[in-house]
Amino acid sequence: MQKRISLLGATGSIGIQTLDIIREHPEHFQLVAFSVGKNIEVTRKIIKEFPVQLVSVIAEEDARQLQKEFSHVEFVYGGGGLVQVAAHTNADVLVNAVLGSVGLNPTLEAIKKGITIAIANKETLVTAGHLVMQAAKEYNVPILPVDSEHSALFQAMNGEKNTEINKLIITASGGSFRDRTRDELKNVTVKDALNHPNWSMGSKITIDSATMMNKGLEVIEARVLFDISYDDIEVLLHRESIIHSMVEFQDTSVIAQLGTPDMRVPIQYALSYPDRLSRPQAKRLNLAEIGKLHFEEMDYKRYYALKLAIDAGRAAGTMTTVLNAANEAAVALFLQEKIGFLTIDELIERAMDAHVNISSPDLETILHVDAETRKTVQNMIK
Ligand SMILES: NC(=O)C1=CN([C@@H]2O[C@H](COP(=O)(O)OP(=O)(O)OC[C@H]3O[C@@H](n4cnc5c(N)ncnc54)[C@H](OP(=O)(O)O)[C@@H]3O)[C@@H](O)[C@H]2O)C=CC1
Ligand SMILES: CC(=O)[C@@H](O)[C@H](O)COP(=O)(O)O
Ligand SMILES: [Mn+2]
Repeated sequence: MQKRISLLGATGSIGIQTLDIIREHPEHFQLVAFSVGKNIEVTRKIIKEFPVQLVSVIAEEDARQLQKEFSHVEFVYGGGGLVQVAAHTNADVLVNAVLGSVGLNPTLEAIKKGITIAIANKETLVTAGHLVMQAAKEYNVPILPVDSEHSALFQAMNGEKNTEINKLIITASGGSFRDRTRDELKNVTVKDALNHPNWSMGSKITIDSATMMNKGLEVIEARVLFDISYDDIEVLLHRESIIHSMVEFQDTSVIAQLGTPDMRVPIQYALSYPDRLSRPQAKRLNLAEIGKLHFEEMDYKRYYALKLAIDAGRAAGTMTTVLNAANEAAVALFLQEKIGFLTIDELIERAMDAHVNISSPDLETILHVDAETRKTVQNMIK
């Protein structure tokens, strides 16, 4: 059966690779709706290639302009537009590959429509994972991981019960600065930070990878998706990004998922699940050629952002919302060259210290705390 796909963030790194998978398997997948941010040139190309019904952009004027050019497509815009695309009634699966907590509302609305969620947008699970998982349970909607580590964990678990699991082992490449000490990070540039050793990704996640906040967000994402306690989640440095993550079971068996670093593999698995489709185009893993794989214990002082994330995860409530919003704001400031690299961690810690945690927050509280935290971070640098 052909699955109909709606896609948030079609012009981004994950979005473009999702389109590759849809293009490679026209008999299995059809794009029916998508959202973009500001990249209107690429939007035009996608519309010309894929027969979509609905497109969302950020700005109303872009929607008006595109409507003049493509009368057979409906254009919407803003936060409401994202929700319309996500909850498009003709879609079977939503691929959420938008950047940031702006993905939360559309995800919840898609779940209410019974649409399966393939989630790359980890900020949504960090800011309000409890709301997403509650809604998924209520509407009996599968939440399928796209993030490479979570796809690996999902594949390694293969439906086994949580009670049979000793721990999850999430691998981390170490990011752009893995061979530098913390002292050597004071004056690093944006260009240096964007130079990830193994993956080609969007700017924000590449910076998260360099601070190790990406792994922190992923620990929280794993807790949310798999309902495993923080005590049973380990982070292991693994420079090659060949083992994407592992599960240790109670009989001490460890099951890992391996592959060359290519996001199209987990994207395709989320789309084809529970089936697997072939990918003749993909580079196959040749371990003899690689020779050695390396592993090191995590240093939480060197990678302080990971400690902050786990602290926030353990505190739960609105603390993970603060962590995520402060991180989004601080990384944007670093990318605009308004703050130094180490100031990212500093701003997040100050935002967390200033916050009075609220347990079991509802959507309105989450959105309020998210907005307030962004303002707090802006005020900190004035
Ligand atoms: N890249 C990767 O390999 C991986 C990414 N992820 C996660 O997937 C998500 C996307 O990452 P990635 O593809 O790298 O990011 P990119 O920055 O490459 O792409 C982000 C996409 O979201 C759109 N967008 C950004 N801000 C907004 C907004 N406020 N409203 C509407 N649309 C917006 C962008 O539009 P436009 O460009 O048109 O402005 C673009 O389409 C993130 O949550 C990331 O953590 C997870 C695992 C791996
Ligand atoms: C491809 C992917 O899933 C990224 O989240 C990746 O994990 C980043 O690599 P590190 O955070 O391990 O550097
Ligand atoms: Mn990842």
